[in-house]
Amino acid sequence: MTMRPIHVVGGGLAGSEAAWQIAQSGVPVILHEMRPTRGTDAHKGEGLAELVCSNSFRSDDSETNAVGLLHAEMRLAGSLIMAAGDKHQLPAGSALAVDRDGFSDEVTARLEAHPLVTIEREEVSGLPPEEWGSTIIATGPLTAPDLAHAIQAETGADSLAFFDAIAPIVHFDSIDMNICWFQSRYDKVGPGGTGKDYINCPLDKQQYEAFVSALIEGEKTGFKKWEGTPYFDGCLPIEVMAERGVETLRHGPMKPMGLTNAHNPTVKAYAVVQLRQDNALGSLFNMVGFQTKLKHGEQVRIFRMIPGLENAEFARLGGLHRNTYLNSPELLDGTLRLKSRPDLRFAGQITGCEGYVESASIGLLAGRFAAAEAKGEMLPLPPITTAFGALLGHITGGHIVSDDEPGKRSFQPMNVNFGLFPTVEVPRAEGKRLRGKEKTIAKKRALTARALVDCRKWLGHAEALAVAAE
Ligand SMILES: Cc1cc2nc3c(=O)[nH]c(=O)nc-3n(C[C@H](O)[C@H](O)[C@H](O)COP(=O)(O)OP(=O)(O)OC[C@H]3O[C@@H](n4cnc5c(N)ncnc54)[C@H](O)[C@@H]3O)c2cc1C
Repeated sequence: MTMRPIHVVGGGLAGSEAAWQIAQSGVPVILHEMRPTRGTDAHKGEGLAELVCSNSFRSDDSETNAVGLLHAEMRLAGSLIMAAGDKHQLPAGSALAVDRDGFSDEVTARLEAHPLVTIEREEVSGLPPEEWGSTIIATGPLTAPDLAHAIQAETGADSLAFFDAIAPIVHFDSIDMNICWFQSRYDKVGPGGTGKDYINCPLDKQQYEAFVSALIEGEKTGFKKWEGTPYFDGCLPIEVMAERGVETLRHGPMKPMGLTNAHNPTVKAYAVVQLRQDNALGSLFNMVGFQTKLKHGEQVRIFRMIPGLENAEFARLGGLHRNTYLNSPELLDGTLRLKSRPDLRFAGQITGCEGYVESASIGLLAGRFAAAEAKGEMLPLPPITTAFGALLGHITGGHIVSDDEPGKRSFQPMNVNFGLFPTVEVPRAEGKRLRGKEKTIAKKRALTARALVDCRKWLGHAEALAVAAE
């Protein structure tokens, strides 16, 4: 019996990986890539999986780094992107940097040579027709406008964003709760709240003024010419608000009203920074209203001036970019299918992950889910304890939608990071509890060891199904 092909739209990091996983599982695939017929503002060539900016896949340390762990899981799952990256690796210390041309040529050649892969160089300018059957859309942050508008028409105007406005996210266990306290403004409970939903960091007048000066003086990144300047009311970068006058932030995201310092109730804070829970696990908190174009190093330096955040570890730093991405937790089911049209799956950065490796990994999962479905199999979700499962969980459900910023604005793209994983017992050393840096490293090692065991089990399950189907 000949199998119907699965269609993949977009031959970037995610689409190339998805096509490879589908073909490797024995299902034919048609990959539609619009380049060279039509380009994007960032892609320069016609090769598949083109790296549009840096040539780094970031850390390759699978023991103490979350993206390194994702590399390891992808290698276990037979990733094309990782195989081509490893083959074209350049010296870069503990990072995996690649020769971008060799890498893209390798991905293109291996897909072109695969007997189950057909590559069509054409723009898909509307929503893929239902006659195509199972289709994966992996058209990335610069999805061509006609398709983007068709997706928007299907999902609703607020469901597809064209810019991200990202506020930094902090690991809860790095916040000093001897200085900060939990309280919602005016103790308002609100729907689903407790009256203690925010972490508050108090600043006195001197600290506030020094902080505002640092924001104004801090080094910023510019917008690319083709991005425009996407500022809109209610979403100004924190440093742009600071430039409007020293009092602006005190009347905006840093207003101290309705809050009483639990550690010092008789002293009113001059200004307050609020952080709100970002994931269901309660391990990550985002800095409310702190979207920013400050350079990453500057963000760490300046935001650690905030009392209680002196030792803050950031799961994600802030930014504003041109980026097409869905409100995935609302729109997609657990296996990345559009709830309103389950024949369509999404993969890559358009789902709300961030980065080359993360995008490729979501392509890998979408490809495996689609191939299993085509063969009449049920592929279980990767465990939340794995990097695959943690990232998928963020996209399809882990994020908490807040009432004051509902919908797409509260769901923002994310790199893989340890805050997305369920907590793990930190092993003792010679019967003693570890502290400080030693404890942090031991915890990371325990998380990654657990992840790799669970990932192997999950892949074993996937392989067992494939054998049973033969
Ligand atoms: C300017 C810029 C710089 C970046 N720098 C970095 C960085 O340094 N490091 C990092 O990790 N991440 C970076 N990113 C994020 C990076 O783009 C993504 O992480 C990654 O490339 C996304 O993978 P993807 O497969 O989702 O999309 P892409 O890799 O962009 O692939 C999408 C593909 O779909 C094609 N396509 C689009 N619309 C259509 C259509 N209608 N029909 C057919 N084909 C279509 C495109 O031509 C493209 O080949 C950057 C993003 C941008 C925009």
